[in-house]
Amino acid sequence: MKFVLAPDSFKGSLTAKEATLAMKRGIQTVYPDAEIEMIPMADGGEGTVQSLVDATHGQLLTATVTNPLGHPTLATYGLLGDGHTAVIEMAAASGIQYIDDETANPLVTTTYGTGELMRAAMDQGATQLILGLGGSATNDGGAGMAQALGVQLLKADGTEVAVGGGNLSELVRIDASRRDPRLDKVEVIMASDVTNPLTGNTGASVVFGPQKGATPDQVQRLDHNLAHYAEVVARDLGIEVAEIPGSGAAGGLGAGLLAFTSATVERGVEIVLEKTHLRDRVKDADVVFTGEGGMDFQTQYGKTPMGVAQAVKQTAGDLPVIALVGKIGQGTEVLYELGIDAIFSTVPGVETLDQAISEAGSNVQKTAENVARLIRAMDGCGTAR
Ligand SMILES: O=C(O)[C@H](O)CO
Repeated sequence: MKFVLAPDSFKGSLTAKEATLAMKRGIQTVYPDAEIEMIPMADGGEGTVQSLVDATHGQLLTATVTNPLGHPTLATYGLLGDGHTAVIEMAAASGIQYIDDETANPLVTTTYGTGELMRAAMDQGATQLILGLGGSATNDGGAGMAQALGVQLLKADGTEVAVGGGNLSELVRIDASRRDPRLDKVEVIMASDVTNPLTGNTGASVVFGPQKGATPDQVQRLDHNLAHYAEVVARDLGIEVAEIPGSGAAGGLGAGLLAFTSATVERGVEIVLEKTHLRDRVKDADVVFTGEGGMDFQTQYGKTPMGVAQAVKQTAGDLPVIALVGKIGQGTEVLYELGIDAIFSTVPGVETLDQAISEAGSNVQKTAENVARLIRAMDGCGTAR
């Protein structure tokens, strides 16, 4: 028997690698000699760096960068096993975890540290940068990131615009002549958590500004400033970014990456599927396990189990895909039509959230064991593949 184990993390309790190991232990009690391929997964959101590093035998690296409030912080990113792909979660440098009720102020928070992290990755020789967008404390359109990479955002008096989305109204001219030249050759791939445009009613400021502390007046100001920024980018660089889906991700960092780097947008889970070669590795498998902390109707929109199921069905036809999840939410029936054959909750009975979290590893293990027992019993009936 060959099992492929490709879960996401169980947020708050298990990393994807820990979930994979728990599944493996459960299966091995039933099939001690089974071939088991472990492919810890992610969908571009939190945990993507860890999963890709684990899956490709890469390494975690750190760099001191500027946090969204302008203070130095140590941020982690990943260099994958191929030695030339770096994975950066922008939140590691510029995330919402750096602010609290008192310091939240998207007029001044900056993505400068994300640009510094990109520079650090290029210093390590990375020629491909995968940027996970989301969970930001910022609303600066990626202006800080651009400045960290040498782009000059200039005011009427020729000096640099100060950091923060609140100051972008002063921008009159962009000079990209001193942009880090390595960016000419470096491929940038954006894995964004949302498809919002930069501005307007569904844009970065209106939809995500309030969660970063913007008052209604500040939301209007930030939206106006980002629209102005996009106009100057279009005029000086000839690139229209404002309407591109995902340009509004991470406070408009999506737009900045599209404007100042070679960035292309990809589905996060697709990037992970490619980097882990999941499609090749399931070809001769008998069953695939996936899963994550919770599953509901939203799972169909690009979450890991869905991405895994679709890749499996495209590559290996009717190869069964079984999902183990902490919590089964509303609307999961639709997933049976989309490639997931069965969903099992790993929680054995009524228990507190704390218990579910602390026992997540053994719960996943026991559920995997039970599913393996079922497979063995069905095999005995001659009904398994
Ligand atoms: O960071 C943000 O603004 C949200 O997560 C959307 O990308």
